[in-house]
Amino acid sequence: MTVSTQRFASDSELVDYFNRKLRLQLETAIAERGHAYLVVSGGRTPIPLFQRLATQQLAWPQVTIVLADERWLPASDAASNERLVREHLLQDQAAAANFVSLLTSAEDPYQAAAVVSDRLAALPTFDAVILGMGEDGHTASLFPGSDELQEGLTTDAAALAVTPKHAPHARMSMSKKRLLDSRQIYFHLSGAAKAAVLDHALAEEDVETMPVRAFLHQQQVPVEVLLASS
Ligand SMILES: O=C(O)[C@H](O)[C@@H](O)[C@H](O)[C@H](O)COP(=O)(O)O
Repeated sequence: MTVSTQRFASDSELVDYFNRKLRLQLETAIAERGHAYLVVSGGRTPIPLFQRLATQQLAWPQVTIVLADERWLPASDAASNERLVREHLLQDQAAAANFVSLLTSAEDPYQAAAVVSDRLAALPTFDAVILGMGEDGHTASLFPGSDELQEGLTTDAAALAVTPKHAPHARMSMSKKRLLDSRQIYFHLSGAAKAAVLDHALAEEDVETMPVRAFLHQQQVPVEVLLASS
């Protein structure tokens, strides 16, 4: 299965296209199966997309939103992905959507991994998974060099706890297996540095050095990369 890459001159052109595409995909899922499941990522890149999606007229009570990964912080923390989603996506029209949190009251994500895995395992095949990518080739919280990388790439569990070696906060991440249980995967990327990292990720296959390759080089789920030059 080939990866299709769409390039945009600006992030706002990308957001126009992506918003229309996601909206259609969510509407189709609702029409065909009664409910749509959308996985989103944290980080800075998705904020304009979240803000646009939030204004769309959609049957939002029939949409469930889940995070691909979460930093193990209170949902009120400025660096929390849940906070990002609540502030920018679960607003306006989309305030009526359902949200499945990756957090529990446990002190660390290791104690919570089984509970969160069960929570995520109860969800059906996702309609779309939107992933970001770090300049080190991580995606979700599957980080190069972390002790849990192999587990993340091979476990049958839906989620696992991760402590990145070179990024802040312990995390909860969906596993490769759960992320690939989707009808479509998107990568949402912006800027020249990420374009160069993407070229490198596409050119070689070693997953240990760039975990993002586990999604770019696979035959199970179609992947569309949306890349804005600025
Ligand atoms: O919580 C996280 O850190 C993410 O989900 C992570 O995988 C993110 O998508 C990339 O690091 C890109 O982040 P930026 O969009 O900020 O570059």
